[in-house]
Amino acid sequence: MEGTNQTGGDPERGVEDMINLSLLDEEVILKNIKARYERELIYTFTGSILVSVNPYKMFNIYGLDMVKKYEGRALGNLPPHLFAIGSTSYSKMMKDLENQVIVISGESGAGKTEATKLVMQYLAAVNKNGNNLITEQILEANPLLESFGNAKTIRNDNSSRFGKYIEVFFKSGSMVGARTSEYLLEKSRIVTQAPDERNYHVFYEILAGMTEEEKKKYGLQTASKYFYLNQGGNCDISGRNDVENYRVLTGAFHVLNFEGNEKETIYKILASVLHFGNIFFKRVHDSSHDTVLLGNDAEIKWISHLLQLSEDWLKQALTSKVTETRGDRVVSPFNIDQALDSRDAIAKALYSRLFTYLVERINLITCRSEREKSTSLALLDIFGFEDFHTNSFEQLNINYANETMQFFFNQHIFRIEQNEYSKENIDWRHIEFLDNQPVIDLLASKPAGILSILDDESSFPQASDTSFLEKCHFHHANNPLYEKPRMSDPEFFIRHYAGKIKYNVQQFLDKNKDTLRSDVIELLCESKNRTIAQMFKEMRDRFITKTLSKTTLHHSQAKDSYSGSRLY
Ligand SMILES: Nc1ncnc2c1ncn2[C@@H]1O[C@H](COP(=O)(O)OP(=O)(O)OP(=O)(O)O)[C@@H](O)[C@H]1O
Repeated sequence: MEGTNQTGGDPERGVEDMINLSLLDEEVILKNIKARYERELIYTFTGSILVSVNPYKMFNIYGLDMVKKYEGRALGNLPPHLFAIGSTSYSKMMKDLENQVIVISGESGAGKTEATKLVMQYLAAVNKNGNNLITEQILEANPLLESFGNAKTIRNDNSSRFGKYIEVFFKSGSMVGARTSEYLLEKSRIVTQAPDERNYHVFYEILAGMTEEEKKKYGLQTASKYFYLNQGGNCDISGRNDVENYRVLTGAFHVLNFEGNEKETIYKILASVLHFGNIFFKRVHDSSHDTVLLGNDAEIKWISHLLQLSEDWLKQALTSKVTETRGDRVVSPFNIDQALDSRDAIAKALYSRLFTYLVERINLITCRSEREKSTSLALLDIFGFEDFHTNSFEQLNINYANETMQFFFNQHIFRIEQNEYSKENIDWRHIEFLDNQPVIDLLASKPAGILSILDDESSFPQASDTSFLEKCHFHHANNPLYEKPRMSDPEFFIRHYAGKIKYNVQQFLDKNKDTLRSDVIELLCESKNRTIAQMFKEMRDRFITKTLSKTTLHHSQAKDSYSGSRLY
């Protein structure tokens, strides 16, 4: 593949626009991008698409001189740059009075959020006659949303854990407002973090930035004392200055007109989430069933004080469920798993509703009536594909969103362009591309796509994880894109099979060995001569003891109780 003649480019220097390469395959594209990157050229065009490589060091290429250079210039007249995309979209919006959208996509750490910020800064800079206050408020919304919606992950110290769509409105070329929509805030992070990851920045920022006096008002201590903050192992990270970012956050509150009592309510909710995380339960064994007792009162008192809720009500909500049927009120006590789930569910609901409130509240300020009769330039900054060691429902949703975007991209770029060329009898070699329609069908077609099955199962009272899995197997076992999952971890196995096995261990093994993880098979083999009850007791002791030894700080002191470090 080497040589100018075959690819249409100079392999040593690379080409600015890869549409000029006569051969366009993965190898040629990567070589071209690499050749340019080695010359510190991080941007490359492919027609109207800008490919960007994250250099992880700031080049001096985003100043006002660059804004002026690109302003009003058509795409392709100047070297590839983010501002070329900003300028083209802005000019097209002005000329045709048509709304524009810039889609920014890539894997975590690729540079999407920085690119969004840089395009916003470009738009703010070319918007000479605009209202300075509105422009400042639009830009200040960003650090506020970052505090509440970004977190340290193993791939990015400032990873956006939500997708956003920002529409910036213009009238006669001046910025008059902006509206942000948020998607898929990662809720699991509020109650659990993987090793070396953190919860949302805002928690660490308030704990580092507030005075001791202020923290006392909310019953707050240092970050390492909170179960919801310390599971990743390290609350401080070198890449972020929590004290400075707390100052930036309070500055953003000020510019966006947050009143004193409004900020106070926000801090109370954040503090309550942390107090919820430090509640632990004591397992109570009784002859007929397992129940729980609350392990500590202090956190309940703080939450009750901060959220103005009755202590009794709170205790009841954390330890039992109330169902009402035909006038009868039945109180069913929780076992330890249900109590932990209920505690975590309340914390997740509190935080995610606060986040939605903040987005709406920002929109109230940045998106006023001027929107009418305006045109918009929107930026979509959404997570790229994710594939972690342990993938959850959140990764499934994120990847589904990306498959859909990829589908749109394929439609738009390949199919439509190819059809146009064919229509005009232009000599055009068909580009082969992987059509991802079958993946989208597997996930979301109706009525049997995986997400549709999940939707249906969620409304059946008798449905369970097992019934959901069985339906997925039934509909998709023969689909080459579908693989029967292996049992992901032993505790999952215990929870889902204890009490459900009607036959002996050997029969069970024979029937299910294809779907079991090797360490579970090993354990079952050891247990072949035991009764099923003995086997489960042994597994429970073995894995839950392991879980207990992993729990942190304050929890490890509580005997026969555990607070939430679970295996899945
Ligand atoms: N154009 C750039 N120049 C220099 N450094 C950059 C650039 N873009 C990104 N970076 C660096 O890379 C880091 C990660 O970028 P960014 O947060 O934008 O990634 P992302 O794609 O939005 O990731 P995530 O999906 O996890 O939010 C930034 O904090 C910054 O240090």
